[in-house]
Amino acid sequence: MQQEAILRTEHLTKRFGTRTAVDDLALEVFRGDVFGLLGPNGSGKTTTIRMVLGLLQPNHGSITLLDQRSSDKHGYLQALRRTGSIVEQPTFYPFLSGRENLRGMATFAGLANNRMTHARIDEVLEQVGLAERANDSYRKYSLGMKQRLGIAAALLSQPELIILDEPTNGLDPAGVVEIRKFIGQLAQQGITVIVSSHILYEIQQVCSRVAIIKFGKLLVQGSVNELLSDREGILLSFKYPDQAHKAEQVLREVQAQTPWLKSAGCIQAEPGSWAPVGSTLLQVEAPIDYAMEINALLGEKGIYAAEIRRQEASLEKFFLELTEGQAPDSTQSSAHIQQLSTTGQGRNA
Ligand SMILES: Nc1ncnc2c1ncn2[C@@H]1O[C@H](COP(=O)(O)OP(=O)(O)OP(=O)(O)O)[C@@H](O)[C@H]1O
Repeated sequence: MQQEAILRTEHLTKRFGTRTAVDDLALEVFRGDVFGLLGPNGSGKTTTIRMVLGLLQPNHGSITLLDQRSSDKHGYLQALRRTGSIVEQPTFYPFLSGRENLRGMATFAGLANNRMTHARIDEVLEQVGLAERANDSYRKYSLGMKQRLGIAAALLSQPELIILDEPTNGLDPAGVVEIRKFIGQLAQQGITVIVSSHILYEIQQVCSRVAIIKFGKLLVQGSVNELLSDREGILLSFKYPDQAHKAEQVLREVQAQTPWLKSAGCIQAEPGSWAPVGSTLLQVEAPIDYAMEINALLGEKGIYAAEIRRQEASLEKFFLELTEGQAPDSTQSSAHIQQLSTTGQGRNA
């Protein structure tokens, strides 16, 4: 089934003087996505979002938001009315309550000061879990609550799409969990969410699709499952460390004739792993369905694993591999993009 694109950018480019902050960017966000716009500091996330929201003029390229093209100013404004956002922390009055601040915001957004608007304010306060603290003054709110009040303001106009730029910035771990949970709830209510972050693990669990950018360029884009599908592996532990090394040798010898076996290598168990820290594990790059075949291959040589487990693919590891150690115009990065596109992992067109 064809998915409906709620946002599409084509050749989107923004330069500040000689610096290219966003470079030929092609993003595609589908209705119902929680779309993670990910990239290290300074990679162009905020600049992209500001262009989508009409706060910055691109040098080149086009944006289609809710079926309205950026070249049609009037139509695009209509699309923006159906979009909520937080780009910078909105300015709230510290001595006014959450509810009073939202009333001010509603007036500012052009909503009538009537019973319907007041009911909507109660609704969004409920939605962001601030109903019970609605009459407390803003200065008494925690950072997480302040962030949620910002989201409540963005929800006032019942948007179909909400764009949150680095909503977890400055929050403590509990605040991050709170925002993540909340993003999940927005998605359940049928609101498409675009959320940017430079800290991948903070939001990866809620994202259905992601785009990873660096130096303004798209490195990869696609569904999280799609991107990680062939990156999961198998970990084997052994009673004696030398067995792990022998097992590695056995698998390497058959690797050339075994199409499902991509690699095998010994690693040390890290903190947080199920195996004792520092113990030697054999890491096999192969689908978990082949665990039995691996067992059989090793058994033929009299080597028996003590434990075999699936190694979850990590989006964070993938992100670091993609974003670390690249120069702005690195040929390595374009080769990688190419490879991901041709294997169908990237949605880079
Ligand atoms: N108004 C501006 N004038 C000049 N350079 C700018 C301006 N805004 C952004 N830049 C530059 O453009 C690049 C991209 O910045 P941007 O803020 O979009 O990145 P980001 O991915 O949102 O970073 P962060 O995660 O730190 O918020 C950076 O090199 C930044 O210094």
